[in-house]
Amino acid sequence: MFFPQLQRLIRFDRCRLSTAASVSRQICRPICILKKMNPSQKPISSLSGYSSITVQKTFGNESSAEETLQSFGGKFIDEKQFQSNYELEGIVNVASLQEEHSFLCRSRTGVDSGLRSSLKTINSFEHEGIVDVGSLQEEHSFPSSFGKKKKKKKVYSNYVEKSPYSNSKSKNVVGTKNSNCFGGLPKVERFNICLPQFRDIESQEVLRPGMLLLKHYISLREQIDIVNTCNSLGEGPGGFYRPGYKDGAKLRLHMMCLGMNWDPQARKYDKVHPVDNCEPPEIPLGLCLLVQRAIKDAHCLIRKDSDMVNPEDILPSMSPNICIVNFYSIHGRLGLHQDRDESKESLKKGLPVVSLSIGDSAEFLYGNGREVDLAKKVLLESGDVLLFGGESRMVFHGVSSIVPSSAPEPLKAKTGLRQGRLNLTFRRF
Ligand SMILES: O=C(O)CCC(=O)C(=O)O
Ligand SMILES: [Fe+2]
Repeated sequence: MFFPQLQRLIRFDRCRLSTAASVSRQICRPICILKKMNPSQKPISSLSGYSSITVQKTFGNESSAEETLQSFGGKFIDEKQFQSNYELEGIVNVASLQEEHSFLCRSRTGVDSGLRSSLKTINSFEHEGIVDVGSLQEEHSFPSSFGKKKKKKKVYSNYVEKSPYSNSKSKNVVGTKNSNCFGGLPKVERFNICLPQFRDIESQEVLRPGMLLLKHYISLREQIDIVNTCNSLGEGPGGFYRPGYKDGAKLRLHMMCLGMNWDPQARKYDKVHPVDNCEPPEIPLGLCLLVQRAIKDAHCLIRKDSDMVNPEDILPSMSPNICIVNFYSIHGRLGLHQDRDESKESLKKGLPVVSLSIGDSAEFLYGNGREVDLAKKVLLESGDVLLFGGESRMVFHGVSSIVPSSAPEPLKAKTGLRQGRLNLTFRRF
């Protein structure tokens, strides 16, 4: 799906999508059916699990007419076009979503019934302009309680308390306020049949104004998709290479750029890759959506954390057009630096850098200057998302070390990811 040879197919489908949507709109309300994906296909997060969208005309003879639109989450439609042409004004096959997701949706809030919550979820995605099937499928987005503050620390744990995925910290006790239908019965600690792992979102943290850490934000399935996608792209034109500095020293990582190429020697962005002269691959749409979803969730966190009315003032929204993908072996590292080669406008606005960590954990340093001793340290684990924008946009940061053998076993088992850490930083030029 992200292979260059598929781009043509995807672009072709893009036309069909526009046509189908506009024709359908003239006649009737289209119903979009998200078709389940064949397991051999490897999607990217936002549309993960679905290989195509079908637009059906809903009544009369037209119901036989059907357009199947490939939608692999590659850059086949831009988001605006998707929203404005398509808008999902019909209902996304609620029955099948209900079947597959009602448990997940219900579980998330603990109160919604399946159909209502499926619809609610769809509506809210519609409202947000993001059709994030990955989230529907993947029990991923934070619930409305996300970001509520713990009293003492700036740490956010309500998700853990309310969510059925909160394996280790479940406070769901019979006879408490949490379960009023069993009032009066003796208190029984719930037993969790699953070990605490990826959904244990217990410490969403504001590290400093404009710098936030969303712990364990990316689901395992999404991490797998991202590794597979980066691996496929990394083998092709514009893929991974080991860059060097002007003095001939090599960076202690492998790098690949998406959208635009960043040249560490010249410290500037360019259209082509310095080694193979190829244009870098596009950023897959699914990744852009994931980034935007993370920014929205970071906004929730900011809102809960401070009395500021507008979280945009702390962390502006951003639609990425650059992604730098780094792979660190267990000996990899990156010195303290600022990300300052994006456009003046982007830097002036404080448009954030959004960083995804996958694989082995990293000790990440950040501070106001290059002095390692004065820098603060935070552990970035597989699935974590770090954002820095606004007044923290020019924060110094770097990776002091990689923690060997700390990657989730299932991630390694499913992808064959080498020992080391994959990091993707999204930016707007
Ligand atoms: O690997 C990381 O977490 C940081 C990467 C980074 O700072 C960069 O690519 O500019
Ligand atoms: Fe950086």
